[in-house]
Amino acid sequence: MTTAVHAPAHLEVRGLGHKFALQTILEAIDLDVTSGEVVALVGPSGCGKTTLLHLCAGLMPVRTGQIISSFNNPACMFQQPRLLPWKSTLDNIALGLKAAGTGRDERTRRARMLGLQTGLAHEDLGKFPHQLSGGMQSRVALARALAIMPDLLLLDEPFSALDIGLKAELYALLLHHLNTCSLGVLMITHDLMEAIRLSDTILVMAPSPGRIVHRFRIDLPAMQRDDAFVYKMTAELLQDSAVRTSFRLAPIKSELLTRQELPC
Ligand SMILES: Nc1ncnc2c1ncn2[C@@H]1O[C@H](COP(=O)(O)OP(=O)(O)OP(=O)(O)O)[C@@H](O)[C@H]1O
Repeated sequence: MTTAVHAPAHLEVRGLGHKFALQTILEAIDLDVTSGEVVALVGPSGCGKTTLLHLCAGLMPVRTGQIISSFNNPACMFQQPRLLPWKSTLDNIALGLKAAGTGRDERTRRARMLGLQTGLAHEDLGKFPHQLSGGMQSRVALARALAIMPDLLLLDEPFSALDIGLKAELYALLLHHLNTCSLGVLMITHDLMEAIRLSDTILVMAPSPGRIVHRFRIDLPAMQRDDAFVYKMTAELLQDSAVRTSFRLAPIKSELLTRQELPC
């Protein structure tokens, strides 16, 4: 008996551009995400990260360039949890399963398991969104995204509103899913440390128009990155002039000195 070996799924973005009215928001974007890979988009506010993610999610039509994807089951998680206020936590988590036609018993079982895995308590599962804190709502949103067993996750700053302990918990949960399900992930973050902790490739964007100005590859598997590695790598990236320019940070002193030393 032979076992079929599936080629890894792939998201391929080539020459992507986007305009809102006459304003060019994105220009010449090329990127790739393969199963099992986490790609982080970092860059200043307004450089077009969310627009890029929405184009990849198929939420907006592509007019310039192309996006080709062989992922079958993408899931999105946005900055706002976007829960349905009239549904319980459990039903919110199970929403995608219901849409996919999963029977009630099975979707309740899976939603309950994921709710508990994301750190919700049994009694939270019966509550409505307005009875949950912002952090709990984010857990529900993550559980809802994972419930459909996606092969691609598109994440728009999913952890930005969470405290440091909760972030660490959800990072661990996400990494566990990445390892066990070989998910592809394209995530937006403002947090360079978060990008270094979770991703294999970091794409640094600059604004006006939004474009990728630097690509970093981190070869050490995410599970093996400890705090010391993350701090060291963050410090290194913050020395990079493309990163500093993108985040509108002042040039480092040595660059200033070099400039002052230049002959007039
Ligand atoms: N629907 C829209 N119509 C017109 N302009 C828009 C629309 N959505 C976004 N923009 C503009 O496109 C630019 C990029 O916005 P986008 O939300 O993609 O940036 P971002 O990098 O994700 O920002 P942030 O990090 O603050 O979320 C901004 O100038 C924004 O004002």
